[in-house]
Amino acid sequence: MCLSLETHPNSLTLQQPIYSQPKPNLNSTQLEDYSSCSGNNMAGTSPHAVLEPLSKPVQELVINGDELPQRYVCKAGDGVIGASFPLMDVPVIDLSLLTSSPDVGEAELKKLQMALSYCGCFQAINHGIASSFLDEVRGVAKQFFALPMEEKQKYSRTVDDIEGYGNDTVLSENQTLDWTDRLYLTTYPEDQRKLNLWPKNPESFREILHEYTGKLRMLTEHILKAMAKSLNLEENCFLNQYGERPTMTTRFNLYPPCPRPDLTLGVKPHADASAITFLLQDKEVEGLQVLKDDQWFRVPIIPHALLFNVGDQAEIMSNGIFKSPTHRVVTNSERERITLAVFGMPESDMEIGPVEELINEKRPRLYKKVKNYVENYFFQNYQQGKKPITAVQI
Ligand SMILES: O=C(O)CCC(=O)C(=O)O
Ligand SMILES: [Fe+2]
Repeated sequence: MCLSLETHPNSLTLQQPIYSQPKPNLNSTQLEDYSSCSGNNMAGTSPHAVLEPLSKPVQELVINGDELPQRYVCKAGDGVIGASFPLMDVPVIDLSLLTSSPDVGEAELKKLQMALSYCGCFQAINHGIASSFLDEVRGVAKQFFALPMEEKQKYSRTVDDIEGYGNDTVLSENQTLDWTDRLYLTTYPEDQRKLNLWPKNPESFREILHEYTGKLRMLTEHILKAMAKSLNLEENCFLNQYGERPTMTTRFNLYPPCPRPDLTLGVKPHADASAITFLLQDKEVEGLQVLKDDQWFRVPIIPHALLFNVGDQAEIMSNGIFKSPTHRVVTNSERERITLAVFGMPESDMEIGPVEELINEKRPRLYKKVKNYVENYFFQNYQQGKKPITAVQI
């Protein structure tokens, strides 16, 4: 949307959103209830035609020692919250093997295919990004969030945009907010970068983000080809749907210690709107959980691995063979957690859909062809409390 607001976001008069609150869908197991999720905790989305107030950074609530505001208390439909769920045996894939000798390569491709069909994610090792560089990436994220609030607020998002520093987009009075502060930036195509929102402090921030996401672009190509090969498809069949100017967005997530981790979520249950997501987890503090067969599992930390997950758009392209996992983030009362999620997806004008070779009598077409999934399907359905991908199911 094209509202231009010169005023500092925090000085705007709060306006009531124009959305009516979606009715909670309390049937089923309630674990995948997206009804209180409305916010911007979804990959690559931009709420348009919405003017919404901004809420205080969570970090500020912590510094002021405020009691947990009601807006952060999850509703019954969000399922049991806690950190005592079993660990998931997330498959570990050695990316260097995917293109190695036929035998080894075949075995690793099979593992990849099983991982993405079973839980929709894997821990990527031997990805070619030096551990010391990953530490630098974590370092700039930590330094940014440690800056004084006035400095961070130079990069604040405006009420009409999800890019920049801030937290949940507030869309309705009853919305449960996520216990997280974020810095969300478009990184590709390069000419769509809003450099005014890219921190100058720490000094190396911009260069490191540019370099890191450049490396992930190369990995994207490598993995999308392997995903195709793992299904015996021509290696470019997913890449061809990406177009010339694919989008890559980056979200730095800070989860400050939370006074009531039993009542609050860092990010409520969602699946990513992207095609693929790379998550650089905190090296020491766990928090991510994945839903599998109606049960939450903790995702283990492998310090120098990248956690890769399928997003809705790759589930669509693979005709539902690869699963876009529902996941959430829990908080803890002791330590802050910082992660970096990078979302990759096709150019928004490209029509995407299930690869024809994956449609047959045994496996009929599951999804429609769609353009700009994020803007046309994901956001509005998420807001209405629906699981977005079901809107493009046939
Ligand atoms: O911080 C995490 O562990 C996951 C964040 C996430 O799911 C997201 O940003 O979409
Ligand atoms: Fe996510």
